[in-house]
Order: sequence, then C-alpha cells, then structure tokens
Amino acid sequence: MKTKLSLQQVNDLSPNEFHQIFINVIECWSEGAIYVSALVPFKNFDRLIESFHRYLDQLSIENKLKILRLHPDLAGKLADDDLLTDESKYEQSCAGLDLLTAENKLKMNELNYKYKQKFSFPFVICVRENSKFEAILKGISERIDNEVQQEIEIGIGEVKKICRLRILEIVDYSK
Ligand SMILES: NC(=O)N[C@H]1NC(=O)NC1=O
Repeated sequence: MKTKLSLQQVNDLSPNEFHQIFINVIECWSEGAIYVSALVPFKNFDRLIESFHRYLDQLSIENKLKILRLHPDLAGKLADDDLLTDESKYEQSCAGLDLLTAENKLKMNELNYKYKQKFSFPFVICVRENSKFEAILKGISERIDNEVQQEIEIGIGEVKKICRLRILEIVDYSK
C-alpha cells in the first residue's frame, strides 16, 4: 500500500514535487496542480481540497469544456485498450465497469454515444460515489435531457468530487 502524506509533508513539498504528486487529481490536467502548488502551505486538508475546487470554479467555460473532454468514457474504448490513467482505471473498477456483461456494456456505450452527440463532451460522473451500474445508467439517462450549460456545471461538480477522492488517496487526512 502507498504511504500517504501528512499535512506537514505536503506543506514541505517543493512546488515541483507538489506538482508531480498531485498532477492527475484533475484528470490529465496538470495546470490545476501547478496553480495550487503556489498556495502551499495549507492550514488543513480541507483548504487543500478547497483550493483545487476554487481553481475549477474560476475557469473559463472553454477550459471547463477542455477538462470534461479529457475524461475517458465509462467502460469505453480507452478502458478496452487498457489506456486509462491509473486513477481512472481504479475508479472504474470500483464500480465494476471493467466487468460488465456484454448487454450492460452495450447499454452504457449507446447512452455515452447519445450523450456525447448532444453535448460534444463525455458524460462525467464520480463513479466511486455512484458505484452501482444502475445508478450510473440512471444518471446518464436523466442528465441527457439537461441544457448544455447545466451539464457543464454538473460535470465540473463531478470532476470536483473525483478530485477530492483522488486527493484523499494521496494524503493521510488523520495527520
Ligand atoms: N467519464 C467519467 O465519468 N470518467 C470518470 N469518472 C470517474 O469517477 N473516474 C473517471 O475517469
């Protein structure tokens, strides 16, 4: 098991070390870790998480769209080709998305396709907080009726949840 960092250890990191360690807490978007590395030291871990969340909130719509588009489809082609990031692979496996029946995979792929056709970005949901296949499917079926603007904000809200859980894999919240 990976040793997690205490608050002191996080606060002692150089900007470069911080950047390397938190590089993928926002999927494939290293700018977040660069931005937040300038805010060290943190009073507690909530402040660290809030800093990433605030960073996401203040981004332009264009950058929010770019971030959503960096997320892999759930149970999609990147997963089939074993090209997911380690974080994403772990998250998708927590929800059993790597073990779907052919029928469920087809349902998921069809809905993902329809969603992407409508919004031009993939459906993003924090699967560790919605770890049942049925809940994920319900989420996509309901959200597909939303307006684009609304979906960008909901999607970024899910990116924040994913980011928080990824940070909690790195830090020891009790220290
Ligand atoms: N598309 C999508 O939601 N992807 C993700 N969700 C999650 O929890 N991890 C991911 O990579």
